Amino acid sequence: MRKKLVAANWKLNGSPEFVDSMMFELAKVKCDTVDCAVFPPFVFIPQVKSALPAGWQLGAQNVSLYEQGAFTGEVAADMVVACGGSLALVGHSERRSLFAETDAEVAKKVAVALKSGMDVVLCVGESLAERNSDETMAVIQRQLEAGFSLVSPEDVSRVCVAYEPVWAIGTGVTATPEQAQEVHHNIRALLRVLQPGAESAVRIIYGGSVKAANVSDLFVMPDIDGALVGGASLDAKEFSAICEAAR
Ligand SMILES: O=C[C@H](O)COP(=O)(O)O
Repeated sequence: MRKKLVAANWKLNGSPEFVDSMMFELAKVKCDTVDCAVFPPFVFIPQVKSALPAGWQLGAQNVSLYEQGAFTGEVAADMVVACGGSLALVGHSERRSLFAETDAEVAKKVAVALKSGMDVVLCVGESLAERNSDETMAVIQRQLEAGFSLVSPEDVSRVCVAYEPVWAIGTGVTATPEQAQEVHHNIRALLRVLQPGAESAVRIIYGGSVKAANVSDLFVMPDIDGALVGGASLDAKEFSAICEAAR
């Protein structure tokens, strides 16, 4: 049985005061039968680390594909680890679409994050136009093959896949549990081809307008192993309720 993972992606939100109050609230959430994680903006990683409740994991929303050197504005995976991070979010659709991140760059980021000792949450998902033209699984297959292309067989289970249909992110329109389950099931079949055994070892979490009100219906689906939560993770009560639903 795969343990569920519920992760908060704060995106470009937060302040020192927000971190303080969120850590106070999240300390009330029990991370025992569920893994809980938070992805703050880079600059808040040390502050979050210093107040992180027991059992919580801390991650970065992105890492550089470079490890060191003259790359102004970049943050290396090793630096995140040195500040207490243990998870890297890679290939989020906002990175792919707004910052033109390519599949090849995503592949390098996955590799460099794993090399640094972090586990990875690899995001995949189709746009509305791609879904409407029946390209959902072709897009996801391309993203998955690229994302795992530099991962050695023994590291495959250190990667969690986040299925995030682009049309459901921040729109209030979540995929139905059946739509999400169908794609998660198909992702498992693709993982089996990539590496036999990966289909049962790799967690596949769902992201896209997840809220306390809709998450229980998603979590009962057999191939949904958790949630990557954006907007609702900025509300401590809402996010705590999502974690509780996963338990
Ligand atoms: O990383 C989180 C996802 O992009 C989902 O964001 P959302 O919950 O605001 O739709």
